[in-house]
Amino acid sequence: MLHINALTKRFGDKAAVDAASFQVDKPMMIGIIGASGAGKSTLLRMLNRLTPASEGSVEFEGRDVLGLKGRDKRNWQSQCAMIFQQFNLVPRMDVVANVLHGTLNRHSTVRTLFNLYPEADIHRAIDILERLGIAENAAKRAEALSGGQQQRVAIARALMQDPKIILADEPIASLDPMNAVIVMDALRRIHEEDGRMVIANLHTLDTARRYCDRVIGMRQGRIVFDGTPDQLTTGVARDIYGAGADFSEEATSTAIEQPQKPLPESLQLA
Ligand SMILES: Nc1ncnc2c1ncn2[C@@H]1O[C@H](COP(=O)(O)OP(=O)(O)OP(=O)(O)O)[C@@H](O)[C@H]1O
Repeated sequence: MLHINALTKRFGDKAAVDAASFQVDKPMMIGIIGASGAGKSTLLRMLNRLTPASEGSVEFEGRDVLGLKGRDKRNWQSQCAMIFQQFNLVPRMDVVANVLHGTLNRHSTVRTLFNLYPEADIHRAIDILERLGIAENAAKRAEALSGGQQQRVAIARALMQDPKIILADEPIASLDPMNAVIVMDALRRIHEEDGRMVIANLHTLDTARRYCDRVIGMRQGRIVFDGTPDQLTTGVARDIYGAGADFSEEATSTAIEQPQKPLPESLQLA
């Protein structure tokens, strides 16, 4: 379904992503790991067409993604919705309006400017917020929410686009461990229940092992590992991170742990 072949991005002489190739044959949850600067963000941004590729190809369901233009390109960008470390919400706008922004592609600028969204979309936005356990915050400004709540709003905005793929660029890097669990659980559920593919850049090994079906390791722009969490041994991790014998997994751990006690109801997913 998703075929990436020799995908390359050069900034000047430097290859930020160097001939990356992999195939995904069915929706799954994939974690991309690697040290800072390994090329993880650039890879995701090329898939979403936010950054133009220098060379290579991306095919999704038989279509040449890198050749899409105009409306077709925008449709692709809705089909592979992106979420970011810093949430990228409009801080002063309320939560529902932020979520409705996910339908921006489908409506005219005038309708959007005046917040004239179809009622059906508003109901859908509320349903999605409910599913993510944050519907009671629908009328609040985005900036009034905690980081974990804001990331769930960003996920809700992505889901409004009904994407086939969710690309998550370090989705939990700004969150405390408890909120990291809530956000990763939400992404996993979205994969399992909706059959959407999730590709997440993760800076921590334990998260990749715990949540992903497949892990891709990048080092200096190249894919140096592609396998299951079981195959991701400490030795392999050391190679990916380019670390010496003193490599400690703890250095790449968020220490996400199952909460000892059940989470408060307000924090649980619906
Ligand atoms: N717009 C740009 N112009 C020049 N160099 C860039 C640009 N974007 C990224 N790079 C370089 O490309 C390399 C890969 O960066 P990228 O952000 O993709 O890595 P990353 O693995 O996502 O790192 P991090 O985890 O720190 O975000 C880095 O050396 C970075 O400095």
